[in-house]
Amino acid sequence: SFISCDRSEASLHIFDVPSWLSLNFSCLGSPLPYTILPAPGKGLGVFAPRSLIPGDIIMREPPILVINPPPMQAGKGYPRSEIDSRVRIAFEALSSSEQDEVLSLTYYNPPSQKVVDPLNSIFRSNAYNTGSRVGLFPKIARINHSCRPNTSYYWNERLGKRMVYATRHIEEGEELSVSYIPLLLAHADRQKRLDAYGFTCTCEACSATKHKKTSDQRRTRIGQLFPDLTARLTLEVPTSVAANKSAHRMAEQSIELMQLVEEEQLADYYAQVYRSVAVSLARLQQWDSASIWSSKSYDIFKMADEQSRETKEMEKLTRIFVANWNEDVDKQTEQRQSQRGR
Ligand SMILES: C[S@@+](CC[C@H](N)C(=O)[O-])C[C@H]1O[C@@H](n2cnc3c(N)ncnc32)[C@H](O)[C@@H]1O
Repeated sequence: SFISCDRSEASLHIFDVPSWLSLNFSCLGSPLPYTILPAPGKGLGVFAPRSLIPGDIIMREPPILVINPPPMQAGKGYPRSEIDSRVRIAFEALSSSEQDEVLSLTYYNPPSQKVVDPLNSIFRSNAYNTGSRVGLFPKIARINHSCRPNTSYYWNERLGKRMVYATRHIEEGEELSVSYIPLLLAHADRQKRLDAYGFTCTCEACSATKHKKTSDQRRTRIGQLFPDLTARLTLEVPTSVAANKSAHRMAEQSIELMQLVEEEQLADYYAQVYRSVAVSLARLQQWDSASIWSSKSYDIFKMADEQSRETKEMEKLTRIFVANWNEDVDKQTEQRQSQRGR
């Protein structure tokens, strides 16, 4: 029926259709871009009931339970007992069906730690930072980990929801994945972090024995280049020979970084590395290439959140780079015309 065909969570792209055309005369396929099913060896998992393209919004979920974390203790993180009591208070305020939903979530407890209250372990295993707070999202909590994830997520403060979107093409029936850990680490270091979740990762990146060494080398190099280039990125035009040489070196390194990220298929980083390439080429006044990379970066930032600071920045930069490119083209045309006229 019309009502059961809830498209509210469906792809952004349906909104491109004029409203009078989007009347739903038939509901083909699953209305939601995800289904929760058993995932062999992982408990439950989240799957794509139909193919998805980069930018498709998969989930928009408000937190079922949220707490203000207590102040961090230097070198120790959050005081556990204080977190536990805040979680308990928030939990008691939920309806009984919401409480059941929270208690149905899985958790891992390291053997060295006694489970005093499963609620605390559930919170630790499943909660996400949510702006300045920490919250539980019961559907998103079912998404398993991959070191080469096919979705990404962020907290949308305006909507009060955590958004999950596809970062690459996803086949019908494919499992959706996110990363629980920083990805710019070699395999052994990633596994150490994942030990806290109680599983051995068998994702595509961890199980490809033949390519593991290459993958480790790439991630280590990305881990060095990425923060270094991001910190040094500037639009300042080089005015000395030395500064010009360093700007060229920076452009080369940005291109190397972008190639490594693409080879490693770390889609979460695409927008940022395209931005680095764009800005470093703009400094060299290579406006044509700078415009292309800037526009690619803008498209990806926009896909995640049209209103974000990054999207707005890339829109502005793309406009500036394209305007400079047009100016160059005009100058060249004028020069050619005046040469012909001579
Ligand atoms: C946040 S939950 C994810 C949903 C969970 N599978 C469930 O059934 O509710 C995290 C737990 O899922 C399992 N898990 C997540 N990713 C996994 C993976 N790549 N391989 C094996 N188990 C995984 C681990 O047990 C982990 O502690």
